[in-house]
Amino acid sequence: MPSTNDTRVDSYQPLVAPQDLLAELPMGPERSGLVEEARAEVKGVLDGTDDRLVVIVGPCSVHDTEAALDYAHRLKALIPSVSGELCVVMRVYFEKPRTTLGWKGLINDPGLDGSYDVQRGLRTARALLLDINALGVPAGTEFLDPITPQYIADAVSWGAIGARTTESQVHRQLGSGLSMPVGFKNGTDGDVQVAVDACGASAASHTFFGVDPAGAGSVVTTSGNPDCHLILRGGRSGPNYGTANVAAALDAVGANGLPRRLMVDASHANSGKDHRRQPAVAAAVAAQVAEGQHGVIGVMLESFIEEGAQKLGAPDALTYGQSITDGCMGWDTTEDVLAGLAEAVRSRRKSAGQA
Ligand SMILES: O=C[C@H](O)[C@H](O)COP(=O)(O)O
Ligand SMILES: C=C(OP(=O)(O)O)C(=O)O
Repeated sequence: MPSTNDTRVDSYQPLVAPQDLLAELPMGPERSGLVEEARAEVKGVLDGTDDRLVVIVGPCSVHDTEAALDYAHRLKALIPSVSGELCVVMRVYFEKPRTTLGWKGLINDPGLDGSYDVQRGLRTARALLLDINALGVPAGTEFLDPITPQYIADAVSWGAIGARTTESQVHRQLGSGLSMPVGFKNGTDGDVQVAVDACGASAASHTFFGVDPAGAGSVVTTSGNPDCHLILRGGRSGPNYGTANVAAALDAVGANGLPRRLMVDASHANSGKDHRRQPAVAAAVAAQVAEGQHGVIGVMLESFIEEGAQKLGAPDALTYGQSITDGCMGWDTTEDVLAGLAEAVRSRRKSAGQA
């Protein structure tokens, strides 16, 4: 009998059960407390009970845990100077959705060399999240593979669904079951409605295929996630962070019966993927905030220790603290941008007579 099954699958390897990795690398009460608190703070900003801005800031992707932790230490030192105005969450991205082909992130290939040691990737990612949380710095990440959250989501305070997956039912279902607030990016073509639809879809209960904590294939039923929001990241049609774009997007959100709130990504198509343009984008968004725009609840920034990006070559020849995916702002610029965003919140308070 010819086999018609799995004709293009080369191998299967057993995967550690989520509950075993969680037991090996437990959160503990202090980290869990931080995550609970950070999620509540982000939700407070989303709901308008907290008038700060959520700022998701950090490298485009983590490829070197030492440099990521170094960055987290810098952020920890900076946070007290802006925490009255900004709810800062470190961008800790382990999964990269590629336009065509390329390195798919630390979980998929922690060796950066095509060895695809996914078990090590999961362990390394979780260990880093634990270290960052232990510093008192909350973490945000993009969820790309629908199984990954079982291994790391308990250590994540804010989640994203990316531009390439916002329209995917699988990812909307996933969002409906995630325990943290979740941002949906507009599509890569600039279509905002797909992300608005995603927020509405994720707010509902869903039943779908997944894995349980023991790693068994399961039918999963979720209760729905009311803490979703749109993220404007620009698109092939151009940037969408301007005043008119923001107003139109808020109207689209409102017309769908959702809370009028959105985050602006200063990177990606909003900066033409040029990290040097992120400060100007952030400044334009800050100006809208300062002028009293309460619909903007947050900003995303791609930032690392060294500015720019480098090509992924031999792992031991890489420049320390520089992105191997999208270009990032360097640390000094990041400090200035965060100070500008904090100043915008103070101005908004002043104009509302709250200062
Ligand atoms: O943020 C990262 C990238 O913009 C995204 O993963 C796509 O990258 P690529 O176009 O280099 O594949
Ligand atoms: C892939 C990303 O962004 P986008 O989905 O907007 O392209 C990202 O933020 O890493």
